Amino acid sequence: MADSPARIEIRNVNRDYQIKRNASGEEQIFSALQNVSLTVNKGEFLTIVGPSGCGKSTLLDLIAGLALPTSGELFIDGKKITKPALDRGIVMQGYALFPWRTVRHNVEFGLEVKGVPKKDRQEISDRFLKLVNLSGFADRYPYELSGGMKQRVAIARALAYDPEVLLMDEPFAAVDAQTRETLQDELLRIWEETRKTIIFVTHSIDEAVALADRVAVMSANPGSVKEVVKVGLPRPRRVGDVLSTTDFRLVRYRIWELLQSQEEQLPPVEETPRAAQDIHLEEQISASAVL
Ligand SMILES: Nc1ncnc2c1ncn2[C@@H]1O[C@H](COP(=O)(O)OP(=O)(O)OP(=O)(O)O)[C@@H](O)[C@H]1O
Repeated sequence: MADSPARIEIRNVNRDYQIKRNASGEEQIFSALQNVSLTVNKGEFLTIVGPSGCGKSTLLDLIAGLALPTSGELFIDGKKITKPALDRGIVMQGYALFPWRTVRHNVEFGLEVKGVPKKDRQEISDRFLKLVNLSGFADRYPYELSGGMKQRVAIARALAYDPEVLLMDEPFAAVDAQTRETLQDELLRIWEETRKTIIFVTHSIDEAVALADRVAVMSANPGSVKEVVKVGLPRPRRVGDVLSTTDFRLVRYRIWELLQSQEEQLPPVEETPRAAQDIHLEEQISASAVL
């Protein structure tokens, strides 16, 4: 497996939950994920989109080792995933910073767990705070930061202990549109510098396409991977530069079509100023017709 390009391998995974359905508390089985198979290559940026409840977070939890599949197997570098470990860093929507720790001590948390000596920890946290443009904020506490800054601390913290894989669950959902685009560009720059494998869940088709090498489109009832769409936009990339390109619109339209054919539909145009201004369905359709 050492020479294999696969970093994460998901094989025939099913995940059931026991739920209470009626007043008598009788338990029933709910299938959240059914027969999911997916390979994510080393250094790849994979995004996952799908309707609410299709199992995106459940899949991320399984890769993180926070939950186990009911059947099937998941591997990282050929080793079976059975629990969380420092080879996988997690960045969630709600930042999950420790409020009692300064920015620096948040970033150093995983390094402390790893037993890295204090002097080395400081060097590493300096490096990652610089990477996320927060060098001047090392001694602040989370409550003294904006949402975008907190998210950057969370990214620095996840990267600092050098995981092979970064798992990101709607990390930019809680910030305004402008900050979101800044964070997307920073993440692209960090990814280009570090070449981590990134698995990124989002509700935004624009975000999914702008960031990814490939987009896994999931469907619900039961949760499964419907199709994996290759993006193929040039790298290095800046989000603002790709959103108005024909190639971007074609991939976006393909994903929108895949989601549209599902029961729970997403709106054709996202309510961000740029999307409203740049992405029109007619344009996408005529662009498809041209090729
Ligand atoms: N602990 C649990 N017990 C029972 N059902 C659960 C549990 N966790 C998740 N589910 C169900 O599993 C399905 C998948 O949930 P999950 O959170 O993975 O979806 P999602 O695609 O991430 O949704 P969203 O986009 O809304 O965040 C949902 O129908 C949810 O109700």
